[in-house]
Amino acid sequence: EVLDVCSNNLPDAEMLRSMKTLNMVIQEAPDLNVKGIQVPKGINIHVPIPVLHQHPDLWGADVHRFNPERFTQGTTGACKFPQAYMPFGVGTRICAGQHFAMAELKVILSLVLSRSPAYRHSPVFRLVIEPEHGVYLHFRRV
Ligand code: HEM
Repeated sequence: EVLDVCSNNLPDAEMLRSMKTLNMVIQEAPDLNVKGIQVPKGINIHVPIPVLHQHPDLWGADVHRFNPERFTQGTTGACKFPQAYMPFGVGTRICAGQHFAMAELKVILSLVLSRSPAYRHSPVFRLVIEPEHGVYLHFRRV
């Protein structure tokens, strides 16, 4: 079908529409072999990001210690395989708001830290990520 429709030309919109078999081939899922690992069709593959972010083989034995210093040389210095650090995902669908989110976090932390000196920033992974020592809330009558 491809040879019939396109011969050697770049397909245009009309050619793409007319290639029904090619559509069917793309939609059908075959078994795969990825570097010796057999992946049967129908299997969903999940990348367990929290596991990657807490693995001693990648981050060292102190992986569970809250140690911002590990990032002194950036992710490359902190993690054996920097690509394993993906809080915002990876590739073409990487978080569109990552820089905005970092700016927001820095603004919020700056305000909390400058106005609430008792607050100790220490996020811990429990059911969700929580502040280990709690958060002090100041109430003011308005
Ligand atoms: C700390 C805060 C945030 C974290 C940890 C985060 C994380 C993520 C992750 C893991 C993905 C999926 C990436 C992938 O599929 O590989 C994603 C997608 C996305 N995020 Fe965020 N995000 C954050 C904040 C934000 C903010 C503030 C915005 C918008 C202002 C935003 C907009 C988006 C959008 C539009 C996508 C979809 C991108 C696409 O599919 O092309 N995110 N984010």
